Amino acid sequence: MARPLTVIGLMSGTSLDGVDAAVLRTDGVQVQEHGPSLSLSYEPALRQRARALLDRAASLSGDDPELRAIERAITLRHVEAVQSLRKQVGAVDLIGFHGQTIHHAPARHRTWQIGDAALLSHETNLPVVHDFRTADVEAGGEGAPLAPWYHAALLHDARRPVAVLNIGGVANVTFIGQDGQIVACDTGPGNALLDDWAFRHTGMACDLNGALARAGVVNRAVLEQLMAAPYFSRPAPKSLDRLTFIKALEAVSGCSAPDGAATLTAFTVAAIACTRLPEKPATWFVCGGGRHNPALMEGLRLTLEAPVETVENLGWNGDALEAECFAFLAVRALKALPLSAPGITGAPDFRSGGRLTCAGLSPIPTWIRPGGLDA
Ligand SMILES: Nc1ncnc2c1ncn2[C@@H]1O[C@H](COP(=O)(O)OP(=O)(O)OP(=O)(O)O)[C@@H](O)[C@H]1O
Ligand SMILES: CC(=O)N[C@H]1[C@@H]2OC[C@@H](O2)[C@@H](O)[C@@H]1O[C@H](C)C(=O)O
Repeated sequence: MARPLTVIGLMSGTSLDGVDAAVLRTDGVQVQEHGPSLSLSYEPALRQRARALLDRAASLSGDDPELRAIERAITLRHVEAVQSLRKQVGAVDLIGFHGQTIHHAPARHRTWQIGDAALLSHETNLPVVHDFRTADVEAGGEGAPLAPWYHAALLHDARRPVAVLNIGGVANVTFIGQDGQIVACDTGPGNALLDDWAFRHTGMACDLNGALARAGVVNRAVLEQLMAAPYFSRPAPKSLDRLTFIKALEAVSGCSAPDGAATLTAFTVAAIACTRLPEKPATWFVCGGGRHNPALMEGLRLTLEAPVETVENLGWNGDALEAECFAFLAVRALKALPLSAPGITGAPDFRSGGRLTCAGLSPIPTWIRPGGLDA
């Protein structure tokens, strides 16, 4: 077996709440060791600027000054996360840097994650693998979700069929059948619409502990209207932009703040429940920030007709999983192992992806050269 690397994975998710960072020791096939993790939030003002940027992202040029300023601020927060983890673990070989998705349109072969990999490499003196999704969408894939590679590596001895459900800004599922078949897709909204609604009505960044939703009543007519979107009858693979269902906020605009929150929470749950899977999972294991929302978890338990647990019951850390995932995928990218597969992202064949930046390194270490990792 090739030497495992100590990698810091970094994820800035669609909730725009901050950077999740985690250390993983891995050879890109198996996980040798889980290290420490942390989350660094963005200042509310930066979060709001990033949120406003998403509304313009489809027509934005790469040299837009506001985009560049946000990209730099976000990257420097990632630098802080890396330096803080390094104090805890010592030597690190590599960074897997997802960046912040500001636009995702796989039908137009476009996906855009901002983040200055060269600056990150320069500030940390570490090699950085980034831009994980472009090769896949250019080949005709969905570009997301990529987490199934990591979930499958961790789930090797779990009871099947099993589902891992990530409820971030957008929600996505990885299903593994009894025969090992993987089905994965974005299910629909996660917390993003609810975050926007809560911010509009309470000034809070999210519906903390589901308090607003729990005080409200689901508007069934609106929910039915939302669930009529063609996305929900499409089979996997399929993926979403954070803004795909943004019109849901207009649909609930006539509701009181609690009823709107209850309806948006029910929308996330209904979208998950209607996802077409080949078999009913024996258990749904939930990760991502949504598992901290009791209204969401309660809705899932009532609707899914199967046990719903958090990934902590598998011994995983549900707040660090995506960051760990991009540490894992960074090593896969470096070894030219697949990040795309027809059954996962819908790419026409198995192919690798990601790009390597060594802007901060001179000389470049020998292990990073082609074939060096397996030597
Ligand atoms: N106690 C809580 N009550 C309600 N919601 C919560 C709570 N804690 C976290 N959340 C929700 O979780 C979100 C953050 O989740 P997470 O960190 O998984 O998102 P992300 O990494 O941005 O998402 P993605 O998977 O889309 O990349 C917050 O924006 C909030 O909506
Ligand atoms: C384009 C993009 O950034 N997609 C994210 C987002 O956040 C959740 C969901 O939508 C998922 O598809 C993906 O992230 C995870 C890590 C993935 O690729 O598996």
